[in-house]
Amino acid sequence: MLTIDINKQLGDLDLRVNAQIPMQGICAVFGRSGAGKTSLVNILGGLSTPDNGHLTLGDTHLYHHQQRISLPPERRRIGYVFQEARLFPHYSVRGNLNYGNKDKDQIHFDTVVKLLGLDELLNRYPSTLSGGEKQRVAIGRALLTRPQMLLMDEPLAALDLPRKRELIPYLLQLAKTLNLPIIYVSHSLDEILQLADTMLVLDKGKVLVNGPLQTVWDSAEMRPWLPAKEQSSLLMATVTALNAGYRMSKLSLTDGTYLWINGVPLAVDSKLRVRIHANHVSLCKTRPQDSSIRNILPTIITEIIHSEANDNVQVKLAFGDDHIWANITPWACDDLALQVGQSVYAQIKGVSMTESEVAQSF
Ligand SMILES: Nc1ncnc2c1ncn2[C@@H]1O[C@H](COP(=O)(O)OP(=O)(O)OP(=O)(O)O)[C@@H](O)[C@H]1O
Repeated sequence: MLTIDINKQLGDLDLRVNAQIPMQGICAVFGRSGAGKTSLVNILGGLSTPDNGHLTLGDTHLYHHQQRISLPPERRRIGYVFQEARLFPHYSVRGNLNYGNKDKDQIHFDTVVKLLGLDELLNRYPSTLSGGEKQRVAIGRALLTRPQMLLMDEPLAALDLPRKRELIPYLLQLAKTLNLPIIYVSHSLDEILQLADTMLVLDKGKVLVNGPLQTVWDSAEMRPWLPAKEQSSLLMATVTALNAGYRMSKLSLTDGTYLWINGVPLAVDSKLRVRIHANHVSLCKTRPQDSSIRNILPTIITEIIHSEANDNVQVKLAFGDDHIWANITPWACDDLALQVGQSVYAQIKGVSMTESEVAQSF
């Protein structure tokens, strides 16, 4: 566990973070510009010192104000990957990978090179590499120092969409294969949905919410951050059947209910995260007959929230261990006389769950 309990005054910003982060998987640090994300990772990496508190990784104090401990960056065994790759232009990829790497373990070198697909690039120079390739070299360089944790500050932000897509599988593979905890700063909710296991939301230097991705995503604290078109629920599912003829996949949820989604993203038994947009869920008091919609779930209303402008109503629906949100109009809400505790059928447009909204989960 990484225990963070620090504060630091940064101009007008009082950065005051108290949180525990598991030492496995990817923890996304999310927040508006100026929330203190980079300042926090700089403190974790030892590039900046807090005013007070302590920072403990496993049994080791990286920083302890009272005990006057403040390990320099090189003694923290923490890798750092920035938004730009920061490679040495006059060194080849091999030279960049080996820079500052005293440990000449060829097996480890080969493992990292293979993991990041760098074999073909070893003799090339940074000026000949794409943004994504440069970033893979920067990640490789960080890994070769054998860090016990990796900090990544918006590593995809400078890349175009195809390069981002190219890099994401490497990042997933990294966390999984090397069992390396990663703290991943990002503005992008899409990136976070694809990558993160846990999420810490910073707001004006304070932790707004911190925990497993699904819990944070569904939390009341998170709702104001999601614009209406982003309002969605996150469900964990397992592919249990494929319909090759219609190119549909059957996803079973934790309680045994299931959804059919378009496309066959992965093999049977694969674990997936499914995002269901609230705008793609409609409600019916009786089970719809002869509907074109494949996914109709019996649910119970657990919350009804009218938007401030009263132009939209968010309805929280429970089924089994999960829940989803529906966005409906105030007119529909009144017409159906919806109330908390009432049973309703949620119709989910299968076509709304495109492949980009289905991220592989570990
Ligand atoms: N050394 C410093 N002295 C004074 N103010 C600072 C210092 N470092 C950071 N700040 C201020 O602290 C705030 C948080 O900055 P930080 O870069 O950590 O935010 P961020 O969440 O990473 O933002 P972004 O997403 O834009 O990168 C900003 O208002 C910044 O101006």
